[in-house]
Amino acid sequence: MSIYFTKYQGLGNDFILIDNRHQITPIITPELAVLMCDRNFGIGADGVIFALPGENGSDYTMRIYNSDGSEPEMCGNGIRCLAQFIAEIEGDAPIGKTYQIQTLAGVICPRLEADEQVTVDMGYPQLKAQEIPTTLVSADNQVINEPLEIAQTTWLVTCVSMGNPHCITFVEDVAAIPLATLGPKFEHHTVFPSRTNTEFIQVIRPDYIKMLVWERGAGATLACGTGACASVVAGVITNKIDRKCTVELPGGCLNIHWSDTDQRVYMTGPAKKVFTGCYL
Ligand SMILES: N[C@@H](CCC[C@H](N)C(=O)O)C(=O)O
Repeated sequence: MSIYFTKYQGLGNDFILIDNRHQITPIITPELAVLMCDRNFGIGADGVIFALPGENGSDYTMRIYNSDGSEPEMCGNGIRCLAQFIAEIEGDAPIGKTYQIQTLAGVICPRLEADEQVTVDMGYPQLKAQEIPTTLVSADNQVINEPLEIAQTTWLVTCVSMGNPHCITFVEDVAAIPLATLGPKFEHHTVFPSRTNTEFIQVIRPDYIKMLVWERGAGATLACGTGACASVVAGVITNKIDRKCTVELPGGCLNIHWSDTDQRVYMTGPAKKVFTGCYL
């Protein structure tokens, strides 16, 4: 079967987008997604995203496979790419157009902006989500600045769900973090029953942080939208940063705003088409 696709990237977090509007289940298996994501033997990507028909009154449904074939609940950079992809396949979508996208984390709303930017209403962050590890929990069923022993070091971790799980640690210098060694140890630690995404954060100023990410099911990536949102929430609740904050990732910057009016998190960043192709 030949599969037509379009490759998009958001700050170097790259995805294979598939027009799946004709059926309500993804047209490829997780096993095939792994092959397509392979950077040597396939197309190369951090994940595969499907634009499916909308459910429960939404415009579209988004499903995503990570590059290891696992299925996450949400993807921040991915939903910006999906919004641009939908605009392209629908044709003629004006700036300001907003889509209601059903995801496994609920309905998420991206809005098209000028210059290939997309602003996404990412919804409410959760500090007590199901996938947050109970073994780490202290007061009020939350994990805020709790000690976690990994690689002979005690890390103070804060866990935030943006629909998918994030474990955030504030460090002095992200450049000193051996991500490839530490990342898998966090991801597969027994306290995280659903595995976890892991963010290492260096505060430069209260309105500017640097972030390194190890993604569940994808490893080190150049950017993670849900991770940037979760990290700003973690920084605010630990009194380190402002509610409006720029997050610098290896692939570039995201602007995050955790609104104190409606308590929702808003993310703005780019999403760009790279090429189209046919996987044989
Ligand atoms: N890169 C994404 C997150 C993708 C899902 C993640 N790997 C998970 O398993 O939760 C983003 O931009 O949010």
